[in-house]
Amino acid sequence: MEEQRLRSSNSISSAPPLLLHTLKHARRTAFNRAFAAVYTCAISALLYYHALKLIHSATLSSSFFISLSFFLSDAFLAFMWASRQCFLMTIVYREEYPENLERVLRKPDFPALDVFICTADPYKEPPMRLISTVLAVMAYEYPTEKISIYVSDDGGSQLTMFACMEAAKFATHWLPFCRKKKMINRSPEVYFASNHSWCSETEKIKILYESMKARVENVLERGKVGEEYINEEPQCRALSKWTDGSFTRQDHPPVIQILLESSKSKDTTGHLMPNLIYVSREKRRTSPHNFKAGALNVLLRVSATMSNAPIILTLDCDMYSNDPQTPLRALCYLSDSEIQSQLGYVQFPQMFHGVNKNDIYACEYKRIFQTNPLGLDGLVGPNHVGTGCFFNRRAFFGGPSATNVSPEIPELSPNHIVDKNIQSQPILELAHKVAGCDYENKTQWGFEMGFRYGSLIEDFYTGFRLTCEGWRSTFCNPKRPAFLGDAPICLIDALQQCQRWMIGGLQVAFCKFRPITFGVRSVGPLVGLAYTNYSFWSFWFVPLTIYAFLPQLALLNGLTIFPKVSEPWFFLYVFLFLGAYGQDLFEFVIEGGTVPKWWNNQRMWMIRGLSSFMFGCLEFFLTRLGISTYGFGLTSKVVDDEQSKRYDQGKFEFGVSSPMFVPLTMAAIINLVSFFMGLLQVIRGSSSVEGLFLQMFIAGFAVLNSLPIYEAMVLRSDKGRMPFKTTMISTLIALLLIFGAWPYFVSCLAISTFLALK
Ligand SMILES: O=c1ccn([C@@H]2O[C@H](COP(=O)(O)OP(=O)(O)O[C@H]3O[C@H](CO)[C@@H](O)[C@H](O)[C@H]3O)[C@@H](O)[C@H]2O)c(=O)[nH]1
Ligand SMILES: [Mn+2]
Repeated sequence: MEEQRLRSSNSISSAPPLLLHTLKHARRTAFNRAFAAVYTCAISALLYYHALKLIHSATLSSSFFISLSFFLSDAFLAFMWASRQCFLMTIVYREEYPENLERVLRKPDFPALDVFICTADPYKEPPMRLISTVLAVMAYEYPTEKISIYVSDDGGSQLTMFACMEAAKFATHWLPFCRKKKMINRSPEVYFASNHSWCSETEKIKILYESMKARVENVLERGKVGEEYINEEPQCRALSKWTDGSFTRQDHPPVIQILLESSKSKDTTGHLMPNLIYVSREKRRTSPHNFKAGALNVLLRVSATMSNAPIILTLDCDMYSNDPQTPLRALCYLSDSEIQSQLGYVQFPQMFHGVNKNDIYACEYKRIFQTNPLGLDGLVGPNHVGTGCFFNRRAFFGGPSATNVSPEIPELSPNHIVDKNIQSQPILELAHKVAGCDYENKTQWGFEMGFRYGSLIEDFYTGFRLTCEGWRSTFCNPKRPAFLGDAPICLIDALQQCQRWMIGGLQVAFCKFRPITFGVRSVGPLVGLAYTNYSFWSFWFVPLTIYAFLPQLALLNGLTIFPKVSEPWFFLYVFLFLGAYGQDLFEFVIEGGTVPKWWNNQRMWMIRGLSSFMFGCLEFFLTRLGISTYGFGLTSKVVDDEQSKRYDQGKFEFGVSSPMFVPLTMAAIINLVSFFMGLLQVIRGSSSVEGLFLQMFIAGFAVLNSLPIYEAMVLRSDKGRMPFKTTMISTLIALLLIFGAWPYFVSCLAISTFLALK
C-alpha cells in the first residue's frame, strides 16, 4: 500500500534522485470501510423503524409529534454520521525529509518567503505575544534576507507599532544568539520561561528582553507611547501619525512603516536581517472591512508591491513557531516539481500550548485540526485553518490551469518582479494606495481573488474555494508541533469562539458556492460532503436539544417512547449508540488522544450543542431577516491569574451570566429530576424498567455529563461558579417545562431570546 514519491532533481543533475516526502495509507482503512457498511445498514433499519412508527400513529396526537421529532433528529444524525465517514475512508500519513532538501535545491535558490501575522487589539492580544511570534519567525533557519514579515494591525494602535519597533531592535541581538546557540525554542517568551542553559551571554540577552518587556508593558498600561521612549527621528515620525482625536481604531488613514530592511539592516554580528513591515490598513466607518480576510488581502497587495515572494506563510499573532526548520518542511512539498503546479497550500495542524491536562473545554478540536485533515489529505488535501499555512501566492489568483484571474494593476500580479528598493517613494506610494479602504471597490478582491469574503470563517471558505478551483493541498504534521497558539481558558470564550465558527459555517452552507451543490459538482461527492459536514455543524443543536429534553419530559409524564428491553429494536439502539461512540473513541485514541480527553470532548459537543450551535443558528437566521448583525468577537489571549489557576485544576469557569448558559443549566436540572423520578416510578412499581430503560439511560448519561454544572450551581463559591441569576432563570424555566406549562414556557423563551439579543 505504500506509495513513495521521488523528486526529480532539477538543480543538481548528477545527484541521485532524493526523497523529499513519502505517503502511507492508514492500516485501518479496510476496517473503517467495512464498519461504515455495517453501520449504514443499522441506520437504514432505524429509519425504517421510525417510518413504521409514524405510519402507526396516524392521528395528529402528541405521540405523532414525538415520533416525528425523533425521526427528523435521527435522519439528521444519520446524515452527519454518513458525511463524517468522508474523513475516514482515505486516511494517509505523510513524512518529509528536510535534511535532503539542500541536496536537491541549493540554498541561494530557495524561494523568498512572505510571512503575514495578524493582530487586532493590543488589550486582547498582548503585544508581547505578538512580537514573540514575530521574533520566532525572524529566527527561522532559512536565508534571512529572503524573509519578509508583514504585521497587520487591525487595531490601528501605536502601542502595537511601538512593540514592533522594540522587536526590531531586540532582533539585532536575538537572531545572532539563536544562530549561535542553535536552540529550538526561538520565541523569546517561551525560551525564557523554559529551562534553558545558563551563561553570561544568556543573562545579557535576558536583561535586554526584560527591559523591552517592561517598556512595552508600561506603554500598554499608560495607553500611549511616552516621550521618553522615543529617541530616534524615524520613530518619532512614525508615531506622529497617531494624531490626537482624528485617529481612531475604526477611522484612520493607512499606516505602513518599514522597521527593518533586508538590504540594509544588520544584526550585531553584521548579518543581514529580514524585512519587517508594520501595516495598519485604512479604516473608515462607512466602508466594510471584512475582518481578517480584508486584512489579509491588504497584506497580499502591500507585500506584492514590496517583496512579492512566491510563498506566503499566514499566522495569527498568538501562533508562535515552535520549530525553526518548519519552512524547510513546507518546501519539501512546495519545491517538488511533480506536484508543484497544482499545490495551493501546505497546511500545518493548529495546536495549542497551555491547554489543561484533560482539555476540559475540548479546545484542541483534535478532530478538526488533527484527525480529519488526514482523511482529506488522501482525497484532495486538508481544509485551510487560518494559521500555520504556507501558500503558493499564485493560488490567490485563479485556478492552477492557464486561466488566471489578473489583478487590476500589473504590480500586484504574482509574476511581477519588484525591482525597486522597498523604501523608495513610488513603492511606498503604491503600498499606501493598495492599503486604502476603498481600493477594492469594483475589483475582484474577496470574490475571485485573494481571501474570500462572506464568511466569519474566511479560512474555511477560502480553502474550500481554492480546492474547488482545482488547487490541491497537503497536510504537514511533524512530530514536534510546528506552531503553538493560545486556546480559550474560560467557558464563555470557548463557546463564543465556537458560535462565531458556527455562523461562519452557515454562511458557507447557504452561499452561492455551497458545498452540498457547488462543492459536490466541482470536487466530487466525498469532498463536497466533507465540507458540507463542517458547514452544517450548528444544526446539531436540533437533535441535541430534542434528546436533552424530550425523552426526559416524556419520562416525567410516564410515557414510554423507545423500544422495550425485550424487543429486538432495543438492540438496534444499543448497537447504534455503542457503534458511534466506540468508533469515535477509537479514532480519538489511535491519533494520540487520551480517554479523559475524549470524554471531555463528547461532553463539550453536547454543551456546545445547547449553546454555541443553538445561538449561532439563531443569530444567523435573525441576521438573514435583518434583525441582527455579526461581528468578529476576538478570542481573548489575556489570562487572569485566578482564572488560570481554576483552569489548571480542571474546574469549569462560568462566572459571567450569559443566556448561553441557560439551556444547558435547564437540561442539567431536567435530566436530574427525570432520572430520579424514573427511579422512583420503578421502585414504586408504577412503571417497569423494561420500558423506561433507554429513557433513563439517556437521562443518567446526561446527568453524568452535567456533574460540573451541578457543582458550579451549588457547591462552589469561587468567582467561576454559576451566577445566581442564571441558576434562577434556568430553574424557573425548567420547572415550567416539568409541570407542562407550555404557554408560559414559550413566552419565557421568547422573552429571554429577546433579552439575549439586546
Ligand atoms: O477584524 C479582525 C478580526 C480578527 N483578526 C485576526 O484574526 C486572528 C484570529 O482571531 P482569534 O480571535 O484568535 O480567533 P480564533 O477563533 O482563535 O481563530 C480561528 O478562527 C478564525 C476564523 O474565525 C481564523 O481566522 C483563525 O486563523 C483561527 O485560528 C487573530 O490573529 C486576529 O488578530 C484580524 O486581523 N482582524
Ligand atoms: Mn486564535
